[in-house]
Amino acid sequence: MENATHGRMRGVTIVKPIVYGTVARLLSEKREDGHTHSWTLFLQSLEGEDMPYIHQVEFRLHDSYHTPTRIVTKPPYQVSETGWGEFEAGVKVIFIDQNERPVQFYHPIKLFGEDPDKVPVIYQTYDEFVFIDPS
Ligand SMILES: O=C(Nc1ccc(C(=O)N2CC(c3nccs3)C2)s1)[C@@H]1CCCN1
Repeated sequence: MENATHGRMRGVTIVKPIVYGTVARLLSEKREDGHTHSWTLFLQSLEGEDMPYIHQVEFRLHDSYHTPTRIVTKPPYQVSETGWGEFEAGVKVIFIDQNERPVQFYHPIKLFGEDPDKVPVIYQTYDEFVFIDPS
């Protein structure tokens, strides 16, 4: 039943903790194309629970990658590639609820850690989706 506020829950704020980032590993063999690492750019909920409120996640890689915009429509929301260097990747999260504007942010593809003994190189950011007066 639609409530009196045109479908929105006035005064309600829903907070969904998330984590996004990269995991990178050195490739075991030298490659003709000069690629030195494999990496995965991911977005997940903090506790690993489902995120049924997401329609799709667009990962925007450096233009030198084939098909630099990777659209993922079901979990796990991640993209895995190989490469030789670090760059900023874009992430655009589009929600099921079309009243919610997409969320866009950037995250470095980080291959090189401070401590060479720490493998894989994990570089992640804790954040949250905040839905105010959700539908
Ligand atoms: O490294 C950097 N930018 C990078 C962009 C893309 C990179 C990469 O790794 N790859 C492109 C992909 C391809 N392979 C074959 C054809 S395209 C493998 S690296 C900057 C430069 C200074 C500091 N960081």
